[in-house]
Amino acid sequence: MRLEVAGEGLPATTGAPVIEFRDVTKQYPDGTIAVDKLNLTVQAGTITVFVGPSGCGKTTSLRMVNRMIEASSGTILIDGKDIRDSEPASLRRGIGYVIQQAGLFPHRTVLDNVATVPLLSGWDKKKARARAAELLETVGLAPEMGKRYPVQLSGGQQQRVGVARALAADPPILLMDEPFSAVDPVVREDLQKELLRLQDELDKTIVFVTHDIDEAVRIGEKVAVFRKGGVLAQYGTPAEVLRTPADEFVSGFVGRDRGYRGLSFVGSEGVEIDQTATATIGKPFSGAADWVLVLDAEGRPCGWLPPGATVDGDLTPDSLVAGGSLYTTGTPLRGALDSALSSPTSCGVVVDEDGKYLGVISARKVLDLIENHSRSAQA
Ligand SMILES: Nc1ncnc2c1ncn2[C@@H]1O[C@H](COP(=O)(O)OP(=O)(O)OP(=O)(O)O)[C@@H](O)[C@H]1O
Repeated sequence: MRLEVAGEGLPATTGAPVIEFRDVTKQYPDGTIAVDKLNLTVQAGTITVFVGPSGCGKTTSLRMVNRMIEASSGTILIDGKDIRDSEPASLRRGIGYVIQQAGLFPHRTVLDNVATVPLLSGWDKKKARARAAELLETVGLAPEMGKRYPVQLSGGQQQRVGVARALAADPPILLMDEPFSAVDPVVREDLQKELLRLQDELDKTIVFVTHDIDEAVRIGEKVAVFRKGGVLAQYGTPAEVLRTPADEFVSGFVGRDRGYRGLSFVGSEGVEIDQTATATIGKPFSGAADWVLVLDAEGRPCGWLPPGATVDGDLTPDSLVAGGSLYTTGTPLRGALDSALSSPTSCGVVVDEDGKYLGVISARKVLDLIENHSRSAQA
C-alpha cells in the first residue's frame, strides 16, 4: 500500500541540506506554465517561505522538491545531488511533508498517526509508539491526546499532529504547504511561534508555502515572492522585501501598511522610556489619583491599579486591572506598540530580559518613532 506520507522511511542522520533550483520550469500537459525558470537557493537550516497570490506556482515549486511533481526542465539539487538520481521513495525518506488540514488518517489514533512512519520503517510497535509519544510532547500536545482520534482534536491540535508525524523520521528537510491556513488567527500565531521554537531545536531546512505576507515575514528567514506565471519576483530577507520591494508587483503585494510590518525589524533605539508611579504587592497602599503600576516583590509587573481605587491595608492582586503585553527592551519596535495599545493606560510597560520593570512607553512616542521611521524609509 502506498501511503501519502512523505518523510516515510528510515531516520535520516545528515545535517540540514541546501536545496537549489536551477532554471526549473514546470509546464503542465494543458500548456500551463506553473513555474518559469526558477533559480533560487534555499539555505541550509533556514525557514524559507514561498509567498504570492493564488496560482503563482508555490505549491508546484514545493512539490517538485520531493518529486510529487516532476520538473519539465531544469535541475533541483539537494546538497549538490540531482534529485532525479534518487528514487522518489528514498528521496522522501529525508523529506517531511505537512499539508493544510494535516491530512491525518481518521481511523487511527493520534499516537498511531504519528507512529506510522517509524512503523513503516520497520520499528517494532513499542518503540514506534514511544517515539510518537516523544514527538507529541515536542509539538506541545499533552500525552493523553495520543489516545484520541483526529476528529476529537481542534484544528490547531490536528496541525501539531501533522507536524509531529512529518518529524517522525527525523527528516533533514521539511516541506510545509499552507499548514496553518485552516485555523483561526490566534491559534495560527501560536503554531507559528511553536514552529520557530521547534526550528531552534531541530535545525531543519524548511520550505514553507503561504499566501499570507504577514505569516511569511513572521516566520521566514528568507522570503521568495512569486508572481503569476510562476515567476520569482523577489528573494530576500523579510526586511529587504518590506523595505525595498523589487517592483510595483511586490510593493502592491506587500501592502501599503508595510511600514507597520517593517517595525518587526526596527530596533528599539531611540525609544524614550518614562517612569510612572509604582507600588508593590503585599505592601500597604492607600490608593492614588492616577494609574499606579503594581509590581511583585522581584519587581515584575502584575497589573495596574485604577485611578481613585482605595486599598484597605495591603495591596492584593484582586484590586488590579490586568496589564497589556509587556515590552522587553532591545526587541523590535512592533512589540512596543503592541504593549502601548494593549495597556489600559495607553502606556506600554517596558521590562528587562528578566521581566523586571524598567519604565513605560507611551503610544504617542512609539507612533512618532514609526512616523520618523517611515519618512526615512521613503526618503
Ligand atoms: N495538474 C495541473 N494541470 C494544469 N494546471 C495546473 C495543475 N496544477 C496546477 N496548475 C496550474 O498551475 C498554476 C500554479 O499552481 P500552484 O498550485 O502551484 O499555485 P499556488 O501558488 O500554490 O496556488 P494556491 O495558493 O492557490 O495553492 C496555476 O495556474 C494552476 O491552475
